Amino acid sequence: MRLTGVLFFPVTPFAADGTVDEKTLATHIEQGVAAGPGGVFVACGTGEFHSLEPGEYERVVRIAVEVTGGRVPVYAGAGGPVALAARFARAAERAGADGLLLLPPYLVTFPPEGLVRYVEQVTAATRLPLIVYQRGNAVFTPETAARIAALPGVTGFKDGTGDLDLMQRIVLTVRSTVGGDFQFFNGMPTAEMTVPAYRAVGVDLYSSAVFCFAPEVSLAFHRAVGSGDTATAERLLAEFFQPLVALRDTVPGYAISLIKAAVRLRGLDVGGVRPPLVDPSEDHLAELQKIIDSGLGLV
Ligand SMILES: O=C([O-])C(=O)C[C@H](O)[C@@H](O)C(=O)[O-]
Repeated sequence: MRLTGVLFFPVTPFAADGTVDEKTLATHIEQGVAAGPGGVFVACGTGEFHSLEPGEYERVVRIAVEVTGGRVPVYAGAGGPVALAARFARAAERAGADGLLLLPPYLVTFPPEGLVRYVEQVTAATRLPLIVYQRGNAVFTPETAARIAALPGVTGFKDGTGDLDLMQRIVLTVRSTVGGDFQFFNGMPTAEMTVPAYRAVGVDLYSSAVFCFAPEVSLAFHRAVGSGDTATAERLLAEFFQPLVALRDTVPGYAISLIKAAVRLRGLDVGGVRPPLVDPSEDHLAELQKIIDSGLGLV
């Protein structure tokens, strides 16, 4: 199953008592899918996968699958301790997901060889296709990336390190090994900012957290890039994405908290983030509102 278009990474709404707000999750996903993404990636980084227990996770994935109703593929995050990653993978399969995004294991450091075994064990636990996320402590060499790309369950490789020299070598090595249908993704925080650079090394697909709260802007950018309208793409980058990234970079974790706050500012009460993330301050919310208004004014 080849993915195309803008990839929607929904937030996970929490109610005032801290539990998952399932009704609001369904509304958020319905609104997103109606706007026309190429796929839904639920309970991933933006969806605060790191904060969900397996029971909550399975419900979240099931809701995403039910609401999406086959209109586009639904991928679910999985990761953490290898035994738990396998358990999440099986839960996503039960919930009807079409695939998995394998997030990095936490806390430990390890060589690329260990990462190959981690991927092998998770992919052996499920029939679902797996996109492997290179980010944080999970960094491959071109050779180990080619080895996991050759595993029957692995269909894609996503990069969030921003190391374009490494990514270029991975793309060339993997393409010469597995060729064909294998897909690469730009998974940088606020990925639009680096879309032109990733396209230059052969990576066209990207995840869009901005799609959660401003699908109009996210889609306009995607259209501009796809049609070669560099002037529009650069204007959106300069006047919307760049100020957003500047605000994002003021506080660690804002890549997620600002997205959630922006969904609230656009009228859907998805609640705050779970610790250790923190919600934006009042000043930052006011700044975020201005950025949203300016982005919507551009499309
Ligand atoms: O797991 C995730 O949420 C991501 O892959 C990261 C975001 O969607 C990222 O690309 C972004 O912030 O636009």
